[in-house]
Amino acid sequence: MKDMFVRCRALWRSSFVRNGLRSCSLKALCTRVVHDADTIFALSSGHGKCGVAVVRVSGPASGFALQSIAGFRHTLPAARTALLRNITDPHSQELLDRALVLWFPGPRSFTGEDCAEFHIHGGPAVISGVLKALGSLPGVRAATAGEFTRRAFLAGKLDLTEVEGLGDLIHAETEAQRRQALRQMAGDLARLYQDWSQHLTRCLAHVEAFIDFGEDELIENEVLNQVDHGVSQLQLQMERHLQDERRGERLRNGVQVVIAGAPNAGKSSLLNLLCRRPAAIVSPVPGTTRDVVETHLDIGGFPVVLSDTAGLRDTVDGVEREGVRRARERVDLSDVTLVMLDLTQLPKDHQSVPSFLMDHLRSTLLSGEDLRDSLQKFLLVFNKRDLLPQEQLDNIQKTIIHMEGLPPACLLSCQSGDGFDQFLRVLQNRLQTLCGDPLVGSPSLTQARHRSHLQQSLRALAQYHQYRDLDLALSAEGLRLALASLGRITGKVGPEEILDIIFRDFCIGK
Ligand SMILES: Nc1nc2c(ncn2[C@@H]2O[C@H](COP(=O)(O)OP(=O)(O)OP(=O)(O)O)[C@@H](O)[C@H]2O)c(=O)[nH]1
Ligand SMILES: [K+]
Ligand SMILES: [Mg+2]
Repeated sequence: MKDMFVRCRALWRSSFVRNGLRSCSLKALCTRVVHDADTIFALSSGHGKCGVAVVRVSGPASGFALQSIAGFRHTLPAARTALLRNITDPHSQELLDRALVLWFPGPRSFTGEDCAEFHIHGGPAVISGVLKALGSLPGVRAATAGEFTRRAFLAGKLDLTEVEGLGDLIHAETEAQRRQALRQMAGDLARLYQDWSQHLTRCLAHVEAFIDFGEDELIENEVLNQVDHGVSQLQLQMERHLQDERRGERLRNGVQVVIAGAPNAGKSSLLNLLCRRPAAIVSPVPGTTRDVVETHLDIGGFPVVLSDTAGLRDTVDGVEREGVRRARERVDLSDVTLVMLDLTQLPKDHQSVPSFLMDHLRSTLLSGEDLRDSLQKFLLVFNKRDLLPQEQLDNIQKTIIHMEGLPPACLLSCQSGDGFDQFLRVLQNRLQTLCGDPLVGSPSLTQARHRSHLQQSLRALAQYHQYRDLDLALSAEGLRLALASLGRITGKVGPEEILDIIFRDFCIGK
């Protein structure tokens, strides 16, 4: 507080304030600064040297900030029109840059407040000079991470799903992620959840009316039957939305692809080929890879978290055994397992290949009863085709194609690259199936947070049916709980902590 006063006085004393805010007494200036919400500023473009950097200001003193450093005396520029101005230090009047400035009077701005933007030259000295000048103004301070977006949310400009969409867009690394984030930011998911909330609100209103007036027979039983039907319909829609096999979440977080198989099959070689760099050590010694080696990749526009793992075998070496345990754990958690096999290790007699393969899968990878489930996420990769004559390869291929219940298979050579393009196509198709097309159909569920609120909402709707004929008041409470859970997704209902978690993920300046 004292600090603020000292800064106010210093500014007031400086020639600028005396000229620019002639009508403003020191007391009035202090009062304005203390009582209004803070005005915040930040570098909104990326860090490091660049052609143009954007500095954003939001809050009641934004106009004052423009006047103070962009040389407007008693006026402000026309709204949303770029102007080329000299940017000066408000105390020393030293020229800092010549830059474009924009004025966005609230409420028609990103945050709903008065905002200003400075499009300055992107050199570090220019940026720090402008930021320092803004920070020296009374009531103006540096923004914390996500503070601009938090203000936009509080002003009702975005709901929480749109905020999350915006966050995802900033972090999107692949095309499919960008498409999904843009769709969510545009409010597709928000509209879906809002429709459901409105629908539920109507149901609740009808039940409450029935509780209040039903006994006087002013409202017919038919009203309750309609509510029953409406609630059941909504349950169906929510269940369908939840049964998306985590498509949206997968696309947001990356598809977990794990390379597993016997030692020396060429797992690390495949990882290096996929990420086009020697990320994992390759050597003729079986048991080279011990720990999980993880890389993030963009394969055909889809985000992939690719893991190379230790060769699966029984061993007395404690470290290797831990590696094998970790490998199995990864396989269990994976969305796709690339089962790597060495073609030279297959039996010479191709008739016995099928039984060999099934035995191999069972002994190394399939830990339990759910054989079918595990097989579904497998993709067999037969490596080292460069070491076999074509005739033998043809025979193996024929045998595999005709084997029932076997996962899709590819033959390739990590050494020569033969068959790699075909393998990539198969993998891409699998990724496409797992992620879906974010632009087709109803918007996907993208966050575990949404899933858990929707599940709570569904449980509450079950309470409606459970008490429908026993106690209508409890039934109505079920609808109220369901509505509250939906409200938590969009941010209509919600404790401060949820907001903190969501906005924390934003960068400063957004
Ligand atoms: N001829 C040939 N050799 C290959 C091919 N792919 C890998 N290799 C060789 O096979 C050996 C083992 O390769 P790695 O990539 O280390 O195998 P890995 O499955 O990761 O082995 P571990 O980590 O020990 O389980 C190395 O000597 C590779 O050079 C291939 O397509 N053809
Ligand atoms: K090896
Ligand atoms: Mg390896």
